[in-house]
Amino acid sequence: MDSSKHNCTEMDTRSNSSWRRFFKLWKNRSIKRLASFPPLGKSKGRSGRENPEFCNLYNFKSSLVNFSLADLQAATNNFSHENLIGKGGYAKVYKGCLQDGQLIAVKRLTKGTADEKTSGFLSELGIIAHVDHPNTAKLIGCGIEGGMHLIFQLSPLGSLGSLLHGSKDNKLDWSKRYKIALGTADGLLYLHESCQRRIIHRDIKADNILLTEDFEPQICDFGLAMWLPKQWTHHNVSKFEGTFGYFAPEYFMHGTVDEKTDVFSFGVLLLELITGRQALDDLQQSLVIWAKPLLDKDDLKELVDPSIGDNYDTEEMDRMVLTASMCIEQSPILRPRMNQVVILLRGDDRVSDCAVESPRPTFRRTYSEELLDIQEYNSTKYLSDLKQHEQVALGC
Ligand SMILES: Nc1ncnc2c1ncn2[C@@H]1O[C@H](COP(=O)(O)OP(=O)(O)OP(=O)(O)O)[C@@H](O)[C@H]1O
Repeated sequence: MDSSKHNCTEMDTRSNSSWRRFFKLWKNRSIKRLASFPPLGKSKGRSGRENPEFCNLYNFKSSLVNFSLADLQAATNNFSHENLIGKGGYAKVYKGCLQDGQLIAVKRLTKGTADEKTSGFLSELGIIAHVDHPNTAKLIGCGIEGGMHLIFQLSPLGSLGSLLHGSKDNKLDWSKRYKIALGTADGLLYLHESCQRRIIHRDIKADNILLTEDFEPQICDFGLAMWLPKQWTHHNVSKFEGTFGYFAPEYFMHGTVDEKTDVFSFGVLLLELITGRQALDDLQQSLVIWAKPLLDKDDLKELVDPSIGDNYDTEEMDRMVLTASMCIEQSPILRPRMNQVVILLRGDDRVSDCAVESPRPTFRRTYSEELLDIQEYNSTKYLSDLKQHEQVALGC
């Protein structure tokens, strides 16, 4: 018997059954409309409501503070090492306190030449300044004296990555993990479908999810994010950027960027929340490759983070596991869109307006869907493809 055919059929059956469960939820239960998170241009009390573009521009100009270097030095104790709270590939982030007592995070761009820093700064600013949602990082202002700086509200608990994979005694309980999954899904849905432009984040990962003191997640780091014009199905990039362990296969293979590449990364994030494991461990082993066979067998005992044990809500866990396995499907067409993810994760009763009143068509096929639809995949090929690409990419 042709084993690849066998695997392919198995995978089809599994996908079909996942989708059948989804459509059952979608059709059979009532979808309540909540006054959710309106797109920026529709917010109440803002002038220029009739003209969202103008409204955006107006808000952008009126609300952002321009900080001098002296302001930032005073706030951060002259960018002292003690105030350093984060370090990414592109920036150092310092904790600070303004004269009025407000706590801030100052992101100082560090990578590249002066021109590269300027273009990175403008690109991130251009996106984040127009993003306004409870589950995205809050930009307060910027400063261009003595370097390129973006100033955010401080997220007191730091990043999900540091909480989940940092201290051993500070493990997140299940209800917090579930809350973080839901909030992040809402934030990503907003970026994809509800804000002024269609935004692909391109670097969804645990380190880029900040947490407020009540564990509300906020998506941060829009350094790689891009606006996709509505009429474009996708964008192809030639420069390989982002974080290993979170890349969708079509990004590896073709540099294709669209909503479904973010959905894949979100699926990896869900796996991190479920398993407590890193997307790539110290031995560079991929979480997706480790988890895939366990997801296929629905082996919760092996999957679930030992620090959680049995202390979880079974229905919530089932929904998280189902959603994770759909989001990391090899073929983008089998992955749900974010408005479907929100429905899957919540069950059905608290579906936000974003899911129901998307300004863009819900089931639009993306380029990556078209591309991979014509290719035959099976579970074994998927895992070996992923392994091979990661080996090439990591040079091991
Ligand atoms: N507003 C904030 N409040 C608290 N901590 C923050 C804030 N913004 C960033 N950080 C911390 O700084 C880290 C790095 O920030 P950020 O991801 O924006 O930098 P980066 O250099 O663009 O990172 P990457 O290498 O992922 O692109 C975050 O993971 C987080 O720990």
